[in-house]
Amino acid sequence: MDRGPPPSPYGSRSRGRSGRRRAPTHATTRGGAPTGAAAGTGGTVTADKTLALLLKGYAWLPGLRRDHPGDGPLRTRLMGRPVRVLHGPEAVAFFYDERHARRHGALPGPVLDTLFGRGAVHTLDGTDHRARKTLFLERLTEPAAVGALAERVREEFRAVVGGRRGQEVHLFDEAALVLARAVSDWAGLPGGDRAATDRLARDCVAMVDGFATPGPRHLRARRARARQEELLSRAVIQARESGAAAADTPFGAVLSHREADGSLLDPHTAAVELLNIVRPTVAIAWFTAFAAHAMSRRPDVRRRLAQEGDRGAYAVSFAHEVRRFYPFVPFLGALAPDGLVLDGERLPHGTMLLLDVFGQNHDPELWEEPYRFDPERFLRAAPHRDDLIPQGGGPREGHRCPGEDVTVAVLSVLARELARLDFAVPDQDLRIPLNRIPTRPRSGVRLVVGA
Ligand code: HEM
Repeated sequence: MDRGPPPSPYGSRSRGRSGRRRAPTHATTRGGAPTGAAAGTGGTVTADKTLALLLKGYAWLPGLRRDHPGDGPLRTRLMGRPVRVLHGPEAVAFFYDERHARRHGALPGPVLDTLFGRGAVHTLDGTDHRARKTLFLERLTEPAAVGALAERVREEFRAVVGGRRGQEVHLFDEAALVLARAVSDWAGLPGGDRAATDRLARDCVAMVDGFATPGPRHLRARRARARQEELLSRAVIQARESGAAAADTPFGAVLSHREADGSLLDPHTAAVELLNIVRPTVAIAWFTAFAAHAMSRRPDVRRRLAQEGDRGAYAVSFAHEVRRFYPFVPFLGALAPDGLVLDGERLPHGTMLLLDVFGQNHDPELWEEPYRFDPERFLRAAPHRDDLIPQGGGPREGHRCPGEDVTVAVLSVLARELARLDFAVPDQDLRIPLNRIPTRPRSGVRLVVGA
């Protein structure tokens, strides 16, 4: 039985264990081939937990794991399906081995119609996935391209904030506009005037904000996606007809990308994948609001960021710690192929594997004092591939997020800009509710910029 959510890490500080980072000892999987070993001794929850997830949000899975401890994967049910919960770096490696986890058919329709789009790279497996993934890897991991996007973000941020001296700024909203303008320009999206780009920003925020919750937020998210897919599909058709797109931009790359069978992307799928570059870049607004939250709580961290030069390592460590500490992605899902054996158990048909992202990023077995915001931890040691998983794990060629370099570079730039800005934080509600997915500081972080 659930005993309520675990205490929020965003009100109190420093509840974790002290001491050095410990080696992970509790990974829950032993590989995909039948092992013949005794079934794992993970907790079992027989009731369907969909309602509990909707009510408890980020606190649901950590609470369930705490209340049903065991060595093996926790067994539960969601949306009528059997579920096994994976947790820990070894489990991450297991989850990202494509023999163990299928993406086709794993994501519910309401998530596809809001967050990712039908036919998105997230839903592909095998050679189809590998071919589509090159489109993203070639454009999003090249250091000069990443640096150029981060530089555009810096210029936009200075332009917006420079014009607002003496005024109050709603950081979350302004960051979304800054990011949308920068990424549209960088990606070579055709012809959007300022009003169209700002609309794109608001639509991208709506797609992320409404994917996980039934009701008006979800309807807004659906409308936002439908509108932007329509606009971008038309832009793709026009650019192909006129041959106008610059080949060296992400827009040009999407237009000329070839699938595993040699075909071009149809206009709708091209629009979906363009949005899979623009939307998550705009979503860095969530981390920007969290960064300001961290600076408001920790003036020492803000001072150090402000003092550091433009190439210093502290801002990068800060960006990693924001991604680790604050709640964004709660967990990831995939379907177990028929016959998969996990910890000695042959899984029932249609089992969903859930990778516990938020829980792992706060696991005291992996992180010294996990509830302490401490950018220094990443100065002492760079993050291990399968330990820090706010954007997925495993190798990049798998389903791991191809936008991690962009996220870290853009967030580092925005953190430095914010830290150097003369601003005050007026009285407001900065609490971060854990029962809302995705969450953010309630006020969106209002700042008064120095005159
Ligand atoms: C706001 C920060 C971001 C977060 C929290 C985030 C998180 C994630 C997560 C959790 C995944 C799924 C991994 C999986 O399915 O196993 C993912 C995949 C993906 N992300 Fe990100 N991401 C962010 C930024 C970005 C950026 C900036 C881009 C592009 C510019 C991007 C593009 C993608 C794409 C295309 C995929 C699909 C990869 C695949 O299925 O192979 N993301 N992201």
